[in-house]
Amino acid sequence: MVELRLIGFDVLRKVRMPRKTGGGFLKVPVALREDATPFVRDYRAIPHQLTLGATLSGKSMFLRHLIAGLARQRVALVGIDCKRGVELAPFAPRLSALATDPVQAAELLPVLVGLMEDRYDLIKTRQGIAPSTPDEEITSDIWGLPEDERPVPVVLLVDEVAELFLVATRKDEERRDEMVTQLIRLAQLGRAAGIYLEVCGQRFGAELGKGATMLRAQLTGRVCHRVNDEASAKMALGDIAPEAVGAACAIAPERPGLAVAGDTSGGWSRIRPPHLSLADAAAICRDHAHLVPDLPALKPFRPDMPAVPVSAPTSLLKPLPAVE
Ligand SMILES: Nc1ncnc2c1ncn2[C@@H]1O[C@H](COP(=O)(O)OP(=O)(O)OP(=O)(O)O)[C@@H](O)[C@H]1O
Repeated sequence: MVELRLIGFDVLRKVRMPRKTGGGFLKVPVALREDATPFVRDYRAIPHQLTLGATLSGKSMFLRHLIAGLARQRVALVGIDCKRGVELAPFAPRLSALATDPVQAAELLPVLVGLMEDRYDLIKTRQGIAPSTPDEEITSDIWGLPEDERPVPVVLLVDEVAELFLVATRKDEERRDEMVTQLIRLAQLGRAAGIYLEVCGQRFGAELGKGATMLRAQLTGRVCHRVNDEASAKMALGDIAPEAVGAACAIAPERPGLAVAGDTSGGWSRIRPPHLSLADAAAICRDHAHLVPDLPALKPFRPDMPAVPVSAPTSLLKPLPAVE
């Protein structure tokens, strides 16, 4: 096996990093395969993805690469991180919205569904307009809209998805059921509206509750880091690339970041992202804060900006002039 750790950003840098809407738009080179070719997360080819792994397996590092890659593009980034935002808050300057607990998530998700429905209305309106040129095709998604009418794509990042499913009371249960229904709708219909899901967690099986397996079936891109048992690897890969389950179970704890990526073609590969520090990823988000698109519906959910760290503390005391 090629030592994935030794191959770094140089290979990934060679992959085109688009800033606006060119050919590589919505593609993020995020890791390297064993044969040293880049593994590229391509949202238009595989709209929704599920990334699973035990604690300390490398999920955050993987997500960090995705965010750093998307931050440079004309995309709205929306986060749900019910671990009080500890994973996603460092990227706040580049986030259009952030929910840090299930109550906020329950407010944010219907807004995203509303955004999706508005985009469907826009597509329908355009279908009713006579084509301006003979070769203009009827569109069924945002990509066929004229560029000046096309809404900005939205990537919804959900960290530790199980937190959304946990319930203690009957009221929690109702809220959970609504959120799961909204996530399933976004996964079923989001692609045409340019809304993509990136879901991460430790496990994602039927034991999470109603709707979990239905939602998982819609997340057709799969990345499985080291897991604690075969059942977890099967949750990630069993339904799409069963032969990859054994490879995922063989990932050793001393190789954090190593993962098995599969998709509905049945193909799979071992991948590993290069190391990217949280500080560097957060700096990329700060540097690209001006790319946060104007989406009025999401304004109430815009996160507070973390204070920019200063390199050295400044003394407020003025030194007295030295007197001989
Ligand atoms: N590709 C990688 N190369 C080198 N080190 C890595 C890689 N991925 C992860 N690590 C290291 O492994 C440790 C755990 O990684 P990470 O925080 O991404 O795991 P995690 O699955 O998100 O854990 P948790 O669920 O507990 O948050 C970190 O110290 C990180 O620096």
